[in-house]
Amino acid sequence: MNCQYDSHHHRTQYSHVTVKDVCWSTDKKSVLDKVSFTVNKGEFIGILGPNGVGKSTLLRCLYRYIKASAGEVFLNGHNISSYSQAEFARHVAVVTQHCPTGFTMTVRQFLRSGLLAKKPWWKSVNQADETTQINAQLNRVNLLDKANDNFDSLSGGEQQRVLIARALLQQPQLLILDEPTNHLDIHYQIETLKLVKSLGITVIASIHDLNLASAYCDSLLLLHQGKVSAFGTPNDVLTQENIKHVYLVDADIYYHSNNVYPSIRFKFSQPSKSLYQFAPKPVTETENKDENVNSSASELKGQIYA
Ligand SMILES: Nc1ncnc2c1ncn2[C@@H]1O[C@H](COP(=O)(O)OP(=O)(O)OP(=O)(O)O)[C@@H](O)[C@H]1O
Repeated sequence: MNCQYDSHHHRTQYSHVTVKDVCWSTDKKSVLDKVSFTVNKGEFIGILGPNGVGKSTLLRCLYRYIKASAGEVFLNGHNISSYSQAEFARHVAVVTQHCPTGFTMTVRQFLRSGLLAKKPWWKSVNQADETTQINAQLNRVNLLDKANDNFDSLSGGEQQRVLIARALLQQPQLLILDEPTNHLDIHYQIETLKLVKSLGITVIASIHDLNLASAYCDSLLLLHQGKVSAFGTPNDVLTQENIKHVYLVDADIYYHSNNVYPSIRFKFSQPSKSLYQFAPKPVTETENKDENVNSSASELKGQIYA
């Protein structure tokens, strides 16, 4: 990847998306605090960080679901608030974590509704064209054989792949994915990220799995307490120190065969001995003789040992 970082996490060349000092807060707390980064055209960037750090909130600011309380987001050099809704929808497609439920549509009907939503009203529908486009996208996510199944009858992972296919029908320049690998087994996690990487469009995705993010993303943004903790290549970001600082977990970094990206081996700590001191002690005969202890002890006994 050919890109340059300056000291403020900005890159100057070919910037497709520029996020500048974005803040977002609720009445009670600040969630995002001056988040800045840029994404080059065609780049796949992973947003990392612990639960609740603000990944979804950041993505929502980028796809205009919410408005940043301060700061700006630029797409192709223009502030995203200057785009009309139709223009913005032509550029940006989104797949969020929450699958719509209660559908009585087949997969094909669902995808067709996505195409219709994008089509200007004055254009007529060419059915053959439409079918070709839908089939191509379903094939891409390996779900052509489910085209006539009810969307609701699919597994969570299959539904997720249909949502990706629907987003791709929009032919977006920028695809935003909120935890695209959620619900997927390891095979489809890999397939999905390979697919996303092969699209050749700009992708911004929140990802929990650090190894997958390392293997497939060009750049990573690591959030910590609402701020950018690290931004750069997987090599720059996925260091022992950063992982310990943000996730409070010890890890070894190593390189599999000839891979250029780092792999992470976590050290799974075990509960320390001091935690065992809270385990209930078995009730002794003498304790059982005491009336007061007796009732609570047998309650406890019933709960714990039943
Ligand atoms: N509309 C809202 N009102 C109040 N608090 C909110 C709202 N949206 C987000 N938050 C809070 O902002 C914080 C960040 O939430 P967000 O969903 O962005 O985190 P995340 O990094 O995506 O988490 P996860 O990894 O668990 O999906 C959380 O503490 C959340 O409760």
